[in-house]
Amino acid sequence: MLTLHNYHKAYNGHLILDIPAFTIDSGVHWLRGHNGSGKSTFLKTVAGIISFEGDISLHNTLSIKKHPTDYRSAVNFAEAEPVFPDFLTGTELIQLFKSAKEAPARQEEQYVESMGMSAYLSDRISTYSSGMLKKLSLALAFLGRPACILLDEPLTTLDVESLPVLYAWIADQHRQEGTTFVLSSHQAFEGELLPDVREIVVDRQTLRHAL
Ligand SMILES: Nc1ncnc2c1ncn2[C@@H]1O[C@H](COP(=O)(O)OP(=O)(O)OP(=O)(O)O)[C@@H](O)[C@H]1O
Repeated sequence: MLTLHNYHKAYNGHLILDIPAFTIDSGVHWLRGHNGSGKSTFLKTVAGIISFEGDISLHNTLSIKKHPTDYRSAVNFAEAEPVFPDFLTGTELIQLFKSAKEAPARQEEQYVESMGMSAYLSDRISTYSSGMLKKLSLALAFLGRPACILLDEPLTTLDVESLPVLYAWIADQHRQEGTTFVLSSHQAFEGELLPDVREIVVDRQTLRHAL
């Protein structure tokens, strides 16, 4: 569960989001809003990548401001347009993330295999297409034992065959580990592949739960 307190985000004095109080319960959440409404900004602040005013806490115990290291190790994030060091291979990046996130041995294998990544992971990232990079970034976000996984525009550039695979990753992770997900998209969520998805709307510089 994520709790926001007096959350305020501006760029150069230009207000983007103002959220006095908001709670995201355990579950799978679909963050929706039009282009430029602040979805990526919100996810980056929750991931601890960019600064904001106020506080966010996980399970009402880990504050992003007071316990930044513990908070960040419990919250994983996949960017909408991932950028990684070009000179590394996918395998090297996976090992790096596994080490940083203290992931169980061989945890990545199920993701690599189900998303068909094994053929290219030994190549340098500079050679990847945007879809290949997207798959890698999604797999990285599942490594370790995160309490919360944030996926910004996870469907963009994914081929149609990979969509049900990603939904299965999410459903399994939530069911088995209780991980909370926040997925952003400017499209409404459609599909029976992911049960019990709740919608959060970014609207007029704040968040609200969809009715
Ligand atoms: N680094 C930045 N500096 C200044 N303004 C920014 C920066 N990043 C985003 N913005 C502005 O913040 C607002 C929200 O942008 P953001 O990328 O969070 O929206 P979004 O809802 O994710 O949009 P999209 O659906 O198009 O990806 C926009 O007006 C954007 O121009």
